[in-house]
Amino acid sequence: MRLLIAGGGTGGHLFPGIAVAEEFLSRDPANEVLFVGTERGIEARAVPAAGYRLELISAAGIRGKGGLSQIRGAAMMLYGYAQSRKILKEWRPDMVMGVGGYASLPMVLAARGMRLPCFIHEQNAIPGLTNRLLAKFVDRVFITLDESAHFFPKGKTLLTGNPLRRQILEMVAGQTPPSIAEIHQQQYGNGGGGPFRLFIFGGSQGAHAINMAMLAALPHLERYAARLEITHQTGEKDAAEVTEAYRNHGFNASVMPFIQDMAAVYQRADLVICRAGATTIAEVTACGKACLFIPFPFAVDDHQRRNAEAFLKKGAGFMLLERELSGERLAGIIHELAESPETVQRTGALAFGLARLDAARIIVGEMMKKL
Ligand SMILES: CC(=O)N[C@H]1[C@@H](OP(=O)(O)OP(=O)(O)OC[C@H]2O[C@@H](n3ccc(=O)[nH]c3=O)[C@H](O)[C@@H]2O)O[C@H](CO)[C@@H](O)[C@@H]1O
Repeated sequence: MRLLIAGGGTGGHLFPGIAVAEEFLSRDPANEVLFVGTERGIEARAVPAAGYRLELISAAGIRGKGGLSQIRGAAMMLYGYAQSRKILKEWRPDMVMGVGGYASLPMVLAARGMRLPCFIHEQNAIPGLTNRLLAKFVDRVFITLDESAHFFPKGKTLLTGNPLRRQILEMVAGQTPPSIAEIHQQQYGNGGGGPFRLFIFGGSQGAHAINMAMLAALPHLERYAARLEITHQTGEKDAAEVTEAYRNHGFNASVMPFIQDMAAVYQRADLVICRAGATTIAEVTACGKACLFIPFPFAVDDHQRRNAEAFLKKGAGFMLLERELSGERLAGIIHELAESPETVQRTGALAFGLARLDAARIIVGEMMKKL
C-alpha cells in the first residue's frame, strides 16, 4: 500500500509525519511512503536524511499578508494544486495525510478531488489555518490535545496524541526511571552536588531569545559551573557566540546548531529548557523529563502557551513567559531546581503520566479502516 504524507515547514509538523511513516512501513515490507513538501521547509533536508523519498511543490502562506504577497501566495497555491494532481496521478497513493504546514493544503485538496481517503493531524491546542480549512474535506481529523477538539467536526475527530518517532519510542522502552534514592545519591552523594544535566533547545529552528537569556544567566551560575553539564541546541545563527560564552565563563557545554539524535540527549537530561512546540512537548513528556517551557510569544494565536498550559494545570512542567525572561530569573530557576531533585523527579514522572506513546499506531490503524 502507498501512503502520501504532505506538509512540514518546521520540525513540529514534519516529525509526527515521519513517525506515522515509520509505523506504516513497519506493518508490511511492501508498503511505500512518499513525502510532499516545499523547498524552503525543513523537509527538504530532513526527509532525504531520514531515507524517504520527497517531492517538492509550490505553496505559501496567505494569512495576515497584504495585497501583493497575498496574490502571490494564492498563485503559488494554485500552481501547487496542479503539481499535486500530477504527483497523485503518477504515484497513485492509496491514501493521503496532511500534517499541517503550507504544502498540505493543495495536496490534500487535490487528493480529495480525486476521491482518495484523506486525513489530517493537528499537533497544537489551537489549530493552524490549513487544518481548519482542510477539516471539512477529510475523512478523519487526528488531534494531539483535547483543547483543539471544538475547532473540528465532532463525528470525525479523534484524540490520538502526537505521533513519536522510533528513536524516542525505543529510548523510552529501554529506560528505567531512577528512584528518589538514586537521585539523592546522584545529587548529594560524595559530599553533595552531583552533576545536574541541562538540555536547552529552541524547537526545530533554535530560539534566539532563549540563547541570549542563557548567556545572560551564566554570570549568575558561575558558582555552579562545576556541577552543570549543559547541552545546548542553538539553531544556525547563534552557535559560535554561545560556544564562546560558555568557554569564557568556564562551563562544560556541548553546543550544536541542530541535533539528529534527540532521544540520546533527552535521555541524559535532568531538566529540559525549551519552547512549547507541540512535538517538543510530546517528546519531553514521553521521556519523563521535567521541563521549563518558554513559549514562543509570536506563535499564531499564542498556541505555544496554550500547548504548555494543558500540562502545567497538572503540575507536569514549569513555564516562564518570554516577557518575564531574564538571565537572573533563568539562573534562579535553574539553581532552585538543581537543589530540589525530588521536585524535578516528581515533575518528570507527572509528565510521563500524560504521555501518549501509541499515537502513530492508532492513526495508522484508523487510516487502514478507511481503505
Ligand atoms: C515558531 C512556531 O510557530 N513553531 C511551531 C513549530 O515548532 P517546531 O518546528 O519548533 O516544533 P516543535 O517544537 O513542536 O518540535 C520540534 C521538533 O524538532 C526536533 N528537533 C529539534 C531540535 C533539534 O536540534 N533536532 C530535532 O530533531 C524535535 O525533536 C521535535 O521533534 O511547530 C509546532 C508543531 O506544529 C508548533 O507547536 C510550534 O509553535
